[in-house]
Amino acid sequence: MELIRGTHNLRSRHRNCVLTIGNFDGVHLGHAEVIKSLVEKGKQLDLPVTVMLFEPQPQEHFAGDKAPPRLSRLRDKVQRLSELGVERILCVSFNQRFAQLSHTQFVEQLLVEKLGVQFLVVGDDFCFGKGRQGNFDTLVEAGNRHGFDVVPTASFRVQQQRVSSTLIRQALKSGELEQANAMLGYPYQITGRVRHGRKLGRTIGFPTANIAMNRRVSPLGGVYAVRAFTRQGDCFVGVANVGRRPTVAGTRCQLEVHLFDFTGDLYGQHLRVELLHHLRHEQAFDSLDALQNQISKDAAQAKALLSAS
Ligand SMILES: Cc1cc2nc3c(=O)[nH]c(=O)nc-3n(C[C@H](O)[C@H](O)[C@H](O)COP(=O)(O)O)c2cc1C
Ligand SMILES: Nc1ncnc2c1ncn2[C@@H]1O[C@H](COP(=O)(O)OP(=O)(O)O)[C@@H](O)[C@H]1O
Repeated sequence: MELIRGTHNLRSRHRNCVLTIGNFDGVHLGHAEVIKSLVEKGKQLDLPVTVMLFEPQPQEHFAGDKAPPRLSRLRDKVQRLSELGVERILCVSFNQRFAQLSHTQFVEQLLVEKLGVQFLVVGDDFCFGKGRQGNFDTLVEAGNRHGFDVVPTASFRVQQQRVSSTLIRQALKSGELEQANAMLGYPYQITGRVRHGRKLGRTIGFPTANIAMNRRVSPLGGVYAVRAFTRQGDCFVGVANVGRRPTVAGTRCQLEVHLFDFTGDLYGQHLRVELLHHLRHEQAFDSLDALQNQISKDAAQAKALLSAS
């Protein structure tokens, strides 16, 4: 898989491809279907399967902090898209300059001249170019003129609902984790490096590996049964909290995971934590004793759920 960062890094060898365009936030089952059909087309035409995505996502460029929380970061998207058979990812810097491109410039300069697109799949609600003036019909017309085919993505549904990043965010936010995971096609996960905390966890019998969410806003919060993987491939089950920890006057949102059957040191290690079952909302307890008592119950509930699944 080749990651091309910025349109200025496109070379003549990148011309001629089958292409899809989008944010691919979460790389959910709907996205996977699109990629699957694109991979087939790529084989048929013997052309590389290329995805164009944007960083930051256009909504983040326009709305800043008011943009919806991300389901996945670029590196997670790249990993998952390459597992699905994508051969090239063009990551377009969505900045002021790019946002000013007219829809005809987008088509002529980028799709035709730089990418030499032969086959394009996009949603029939796809809008692009300055003022969102380009749409599916504009692309079909451009395709007729320049000699490429444009095909709409099929609506992929789970339990009668059209899978979308927005629907998954809503499910995560309202604690419907199993539903979100069913639409993602894999368990929602948070990855990051284990940091030092206040060393309180060990004093109440529940050491927790802390992963800062940094500038990421979490689409969910609360207590979860989890599975965690180290870079070396070790796998543990445990119980975790995503939140600000009001009991200990925490301020920033972080993931804290207590692993069952583990003793040792995880500081500095990279953990990938899969969230499997939602147990409860985060609460402010009156004392550390009350928190400890509740975490014992959470751990028992998580163990029961994890052994049943
Ligand atoms: C399963 C679990 C549930 C938790 N639930 C809460 C909670 O409801 N409210 C809260 O303030 N902190 C909660 N915490 C976070 C604890 O406050 C945190 O782990 C503790 O402060 C230790 O912090 P330290 O890692 O900085 O030592 C929870 C932690 C775990 C592992
Ligand atoms: N079972 C466990 N689950 C999670 N972390 C553990 C466990 N056993 C030991 N650790 C280690 O202890 C640290 C957490 O202990 P804690 O007292 O909560 O300190 P901190 O506040 O620095 O997170 C983890 O980062 C990890 O290195």
